[in-house]
This record gives sequence, C-alpha cells and structure tokens, in this order.
Amino acid sequence: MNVDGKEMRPIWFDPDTETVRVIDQRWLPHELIIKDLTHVDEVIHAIREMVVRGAPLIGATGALGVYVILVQKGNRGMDDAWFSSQCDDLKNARPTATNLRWGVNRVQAKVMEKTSHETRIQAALDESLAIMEEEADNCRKIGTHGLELIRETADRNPGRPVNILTHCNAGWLACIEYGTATAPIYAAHDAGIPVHVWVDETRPLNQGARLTAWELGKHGVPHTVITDNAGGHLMQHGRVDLVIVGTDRTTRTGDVANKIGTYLKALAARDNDIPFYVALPASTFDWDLTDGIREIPIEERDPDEIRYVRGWHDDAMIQVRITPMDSPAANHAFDVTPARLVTGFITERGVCDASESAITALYADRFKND
Ligand SMILES: CSC[C@@H](O)[C@@H](O)C(=O)COP(=O)(O)O
Repeated sequence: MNVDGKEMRPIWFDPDTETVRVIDQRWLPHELIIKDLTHVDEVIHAIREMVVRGAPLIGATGALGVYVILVQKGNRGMDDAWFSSQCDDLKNARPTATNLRWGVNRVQAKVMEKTSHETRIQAALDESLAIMEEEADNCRKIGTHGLELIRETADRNPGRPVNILTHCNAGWLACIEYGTATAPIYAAHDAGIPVHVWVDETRPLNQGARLTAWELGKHGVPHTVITDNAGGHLMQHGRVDLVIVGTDRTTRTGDVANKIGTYLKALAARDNDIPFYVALPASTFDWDLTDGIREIPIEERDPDEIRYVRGWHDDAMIQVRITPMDSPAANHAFDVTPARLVTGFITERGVCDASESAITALYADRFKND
C-alpha cells in the first residue's frame, strides 16, 4: 500500500542485506519504525509482543521465521530435532490465529524435502516469499468478491455512502496487501462507490483507533472512530449497512474466532437485520475443527494491557494507569462468533454461506483425499 508516496508492506525480505524487515506496529500511527528480525527469538518476540499482528501477517512472519532459524544456524549442519523444536517455539508464539501454524508447517515441510543446509535455506526463503505473494493475491481477490456486496448495497441506497462497521484491524497491516475486511472497502472506494467506515477503537490495544484509522486515512477512505460499545446504537438507528470483519481462525463449520468484541457486534447485527460478513483467505480456515467455542484456543494476554493505556504526548510514547492499583483485570484477546450469526464468508474463491456444506463445497479440492 502507498504510505506517503512509498509502496510499503508490513513485512518484506531485503535482498541486499538478506534480512527480514517489518513495520513495528506498536508505534503506529505516531511513528513509522522499521525493525530487522535476525534471530528466531526476535521473530517470536515480534509475534508475541505484537510488533507484527493480524492472522495472515503472523502466518507470513512465522514462515520467514523458519528461514531465520536456518540462517542463524549457519553452516554448522542441522540437527532435525533441534530444527523441529525451534519451529514448535515459533508456532506457539501466539495460540489463536491458525495462520501461524499453517505458515510454519508449510515452510518446514519444504525444508525437510532438502538435504543440504544451503538448499534448505533457499527452500525456506522461496516458500515464504511464495506464501507472501499468494496471500497478497488472496486479499486482492477477497476485495474483488466483496466489492460486489458493497456495490449491491450502494445500488439499494442511492445518494448516500454505504456505512460499513469493522472491528480491530483486518487491513493491509494485518495481511500483506489490501487486508481481508478492508480489501472490499478499498476496492469499492477505488471504484468510486461512496463508502464510510465506522472503526471500532478495539480496546485494549486500540488496533482500530490506531491502525485501521491510519490505513483508511492514508488511502483517503472516509471513516469515523467509535467506542467499542457504540456499534449497537448505530445499528438501531439505521447508520450501519454492513459489518465486515476479519478472523484469526474459522472452523470448517463456520464458527469465527476474531478480536474480542466481535461476537457482540454479530449479536447486535442479527438483532437489527444487518448483514455480518467475515473476510478470510483459505489459510485462516482450521479444517480440523468443528466446534469453535469449545475447540479454538483463546489467547489471554497480560492484564496490564487493560490496566494501562498507551498514548503519545510531547513526541514520546507514554503509559498511564486507569484502574485502581488493586483491581484484578482479565485480558481475553479473542471471542468466537457462532456460524449461525454470520451472513457469509468473503474468500479468495468467492462468497459463501457460513455452513459446513457451503465451505467444504467451495474448497472441495481440499477435501478430495480426506
Ligand atoms: C486480517 S486479520 C483478522 C484478525 O487477525 C484481526 O481482526 C485481529 O483480530 C487481529 O488481532 P491481533 O491481536 O491484533 O493480532
């Protein structure tokens, strides 16, 4: 995406220095800081501390992390058990987004097809770069398919923008390009369809207020940041036409894990007859799971993310405490929206209903040999 005249991705491989480079998202929108990831511990730290975040992006970071493991090992030969345990550490950096395991597993399998250290390094790099290009293309296609939903909504409501509510950041910062939930929005805006986005602030780390608002602003998309609890009120007053969110893991039966608070938006959307769409690439489906509420692991993060708020003051990042010193806090990072509350999925292959039969029909080739 274009940031102040420069094409940027949230992660890239710099061939001159042979390093993996990422935008440090903890500093946005105040500063654009680039970080090099040269050791697997730095990759794990980047994923865990949310230097990089968002399901497709942590999948790509995990994939490149396998390359980093091999480069860091140098030419000293590689013990397969050591390699496998390093890959496991990478996969366990965050538990909910299935893309992380998917990305690491895919590169790990390619590496194990090779025998020499050099060919393994090359295989890891080639496969992770291929993943990044595929994910960028998937998001572009999600945009093309989702655009039609927005166009239909615009045609039914001439003379005013289509109001879309989104939660957290499922934009290009969370992916490689375009985003998942934002891809249809960017496509509609670029096609001249008037859109306006309600951006949930997304406590506690404010990915909506900090990242989605920044992205949309850079692209010139009209938007308004709202509190996490405002969506229901806006829906009751006819001010939301569509909800589009991303997901960190979706079962083959259509249950959706996404940033905490997504479920409440889905309930409010159902109560107000507003379509609730989830945008995702194939890498975010967990084909093994059928019961999202029971089976998807929900990350619990440091309660201090709730007790303290970070902001920018006089050119410096500051942190202030908002809870009483002795009040415990619990930081559940995701929730699960059951398939029955989802109107449909916007995927790289098209739009489908949130049912096992529709999902497995869309990805029938995936199930051919099951
Ligand atoms: C395109 S991404 C979909 C999700 O990854 C996104 O909505 C989200 O919940 C991200 O959570 P985060 O905790 O910021 O990694």
